[in-house]
Amino acid sequence: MNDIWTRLKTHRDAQGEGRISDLFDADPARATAFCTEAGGLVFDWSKTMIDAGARDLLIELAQGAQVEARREAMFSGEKINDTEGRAVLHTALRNLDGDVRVDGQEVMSGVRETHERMKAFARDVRSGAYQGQGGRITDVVNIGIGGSDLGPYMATLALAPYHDGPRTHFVSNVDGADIADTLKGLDPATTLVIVASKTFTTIETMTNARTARDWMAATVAEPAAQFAALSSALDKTADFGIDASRVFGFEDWVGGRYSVWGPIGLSVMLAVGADRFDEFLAGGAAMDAHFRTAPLERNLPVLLALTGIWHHQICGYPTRAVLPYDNRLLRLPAYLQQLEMESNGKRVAMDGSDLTLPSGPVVWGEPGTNGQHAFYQLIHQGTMPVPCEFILAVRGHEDELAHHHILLAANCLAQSEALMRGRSLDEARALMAARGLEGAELDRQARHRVFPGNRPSTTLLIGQLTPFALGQIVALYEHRVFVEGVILGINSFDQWGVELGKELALKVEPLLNGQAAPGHDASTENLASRFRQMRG
Ligand SMILES: O=P(O)(O)OC[C@H]1O[C@](O)(CO)[C@@H](O)[C@@H]1O
Repeated sequence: MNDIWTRLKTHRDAQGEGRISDLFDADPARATAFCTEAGGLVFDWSKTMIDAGARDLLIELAQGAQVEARREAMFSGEKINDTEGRAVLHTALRNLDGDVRVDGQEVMSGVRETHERMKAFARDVRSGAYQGQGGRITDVVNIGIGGSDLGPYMATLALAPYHDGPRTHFVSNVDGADIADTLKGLDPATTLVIVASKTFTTIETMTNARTARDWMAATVAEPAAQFAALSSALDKTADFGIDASRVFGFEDWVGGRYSVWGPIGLSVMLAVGADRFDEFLAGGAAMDAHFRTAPLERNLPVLLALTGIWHHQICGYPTRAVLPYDNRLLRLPAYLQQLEMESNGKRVAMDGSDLTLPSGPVVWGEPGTNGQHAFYQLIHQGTMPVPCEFILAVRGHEDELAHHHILLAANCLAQSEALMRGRSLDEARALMAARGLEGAELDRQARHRVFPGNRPSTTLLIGQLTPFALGQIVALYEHRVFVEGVILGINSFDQWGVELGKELALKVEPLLNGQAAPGHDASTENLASRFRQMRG
């Protein structure tokens, strides 16, 4: 472990039993000094144990890890995903006027052409110029999984106030329940099916796509005419029978979990229109520009990454909760689970050596205030601190319900205050005394009402959840993941850890069908045999 990590850990140890509130007492300017604004986003990181010394060490850590040089390597198309031999250029999808090269070849004319084709198709679907065999398209079903589902699903829900196109539905799970429940009630003659798969081999997506095609073929003469495909495997989309005019391709330098900005975002574009989709791209591009130019100490993705590193690798907290106080960000935690855990859940460094530090934390969450009535008990009084990342828009979209929004915001701010402040035993005893309790019973009841406090949180304030702001937020988290990966020295852009289970599923399938399938362990064979018996 190099010296800077040791110095950070020593600094943390020296903080001992110190409390976040002590940092505010010691530094009257802390609330503003540890609150950073960029592009209309306000990131408050004051309610953490990062003091001025820790901040300086963390910045030194980022500098020492060459974050700035690696950032330029990514933006300029170097093959930084070196276990797959690929550049990492999802940023090019939202930089349509840019000049980006891979292997010396310019790539933006292809990106622009596909973007224009997507816009023309979206315009035709939304205007009715493109029709299903029963008339105007009323419903769009996006079939995809992982990055080919989570991004567009999350974004479509987030942008519900702007949704003026056909209804959108998302099918991801190979569990037949997913597609059965989705197709039930839809009219095949007015439904457009989008098969979203970068590889066009993912077994869940291809199984669901064939089921959707059979469903449509039962009543529609030419089902393939109501299919579109989003993929980088154009030979396979042609084999599936989808006409090239409705195939929107992208290059292998767009990773699945980073792909909502291009063709994988088609369902979002159909829902909200091309202009709104372009605003989403503009928000992402604005965050790119900020990330690329702002000094590290005022750089939002860098600061978000450094608080993450502080809490997980230095303080040792195993999870972090993402808590959007915005019901339309319902799927953001799920989206971030893939973005962060598939990117940074690794165990070896770039050079193949074992990591000497823990890699990424477990990421989880739910919108507030719902979570308050479910798992916040553990966050406040459980034995393991959970760093909380609150997200709050200062304005909702429902002007007539402004009082709801103020209540929502009050809850968000109150939670971070309660987490930091806590409630002491003396305060709890006073509460119990006021209720007439005495002696041992007063003590016992009071102890249950103590909140240890000193629990860290950050808060991201946004103006309103517009397409532009959503683009900023998604790009902010993408770059946060990148910075954390650089600091840990890992490749954030491959995902080899998903392969083994996929391979074994293909070998377990014959076992469940009662065929001979050697090479499985005794427990798996026993479970398969019980499965067969129970099915009868
Ligand atoms: O778009 P595809 O190729 O169907 O892949 C879907 C998802 O599967 C994964 O490869 C993991 O299995 C993800 O990285 C990806 O987002």
